[in-house]
Amino acid sequence: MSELNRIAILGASGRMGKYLIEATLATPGLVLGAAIERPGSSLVGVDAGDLIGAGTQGVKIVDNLADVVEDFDILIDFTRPEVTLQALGLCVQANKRIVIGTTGFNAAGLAMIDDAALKIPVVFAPNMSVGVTLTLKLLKMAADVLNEGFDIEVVEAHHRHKVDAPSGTALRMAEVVADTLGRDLKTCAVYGREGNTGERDPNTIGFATIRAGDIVGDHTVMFAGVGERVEITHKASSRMTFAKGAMRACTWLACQPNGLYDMQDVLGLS
Ligand SMILES: NC(=O)C1=CN([C@@H]2O[C@H](COP(=O)(O)OP(=O)(O)OC[C@H]3O[C@@H](n4cnc5c(N)ncnc54)[C@H](O)[C@@H]3O)[C@@H](O)[C@H]2O)C=CC1
Ligand SMILES: O=C(O)C1=N[C@H](C(=O)O)C[C@H](O)C1
Repeated sequence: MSELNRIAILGASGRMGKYLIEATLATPGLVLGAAIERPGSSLVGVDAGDLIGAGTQGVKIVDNLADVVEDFDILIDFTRPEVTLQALGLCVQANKRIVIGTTGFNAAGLAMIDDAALKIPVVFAPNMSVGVTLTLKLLKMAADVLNEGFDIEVVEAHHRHKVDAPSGTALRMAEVVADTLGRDLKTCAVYGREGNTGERDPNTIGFATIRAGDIVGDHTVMFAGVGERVEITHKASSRMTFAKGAMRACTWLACQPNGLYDMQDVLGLS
């Protein structure tokens, strides 16, 4: 077992943050070292264990990552891109490892993550579930076979609080399909349709986004031909699924050299 087992959770009281605290406490070999929330949060000063009803753990939520930099080896980040990028700078400075689950980065943000991974080990995945990681493999297989005469559409549904669209997972699924077909997602993506759109361009990959209620996260990639249709669907019904994936990522990352990794690497599917 690696000695690099102290975990810090950025965004500790968020929808994911609370599951990440629970999963860290429940994972053999991992220790909760720190919990961080945004400045101004009413939960700063509250014990992370008390926050989730797991009993006092002696880890108070703080509002500044720099204050707890000596207390962790691996940072788990499920926040917002601007928060992630600031934390990433600190991880590079302090030589800490990071698992990034946050989605919604622009090209500049993605380049910063690439750059940081030259200096520290980074796992970056828009979806940490085993099911979605497998689904990416299935999509490659489907696109290899259904490579002509099939229209590709990605449909995703999430809860009403989600702030980015399409989801990071939907984008990654479409990237896998586009790469397999030799297309560039930047030029072939169609993000929603309205009005007199004309007939569908067969070279496009379409996206449809639903935001409603408390949907944890549903993704379907449709390969629609004439006379038949293949749909590959993943539905998450608990955020603990993602949190457990993040734990596997931490345990795996503790033993890796500098580099950028995803969940396929973590699960040995790459
Ligand atoms: N990769 C994956 O498997 C998954 C990724 N996500 C992504 O994770 C991100 C977070 O999702 P949710 O937990 O639903 O959002 P959320 O809004 O519930 O949680 C974000 C938390 O970050 C906190 N925060 C904001 N600024 C901060 C700062 N400066 N320092 C520390 N904490 C700060 C917020 O107060 C909030 O508690 C999203 O980008 C989402 O798409 C969500 C689920 C699974
Ligand atoms: O915001 C969420 O909730 C989720 N976000 C991720 C994404 O954008 O793909 C993963 C998951 O679907 C839940």
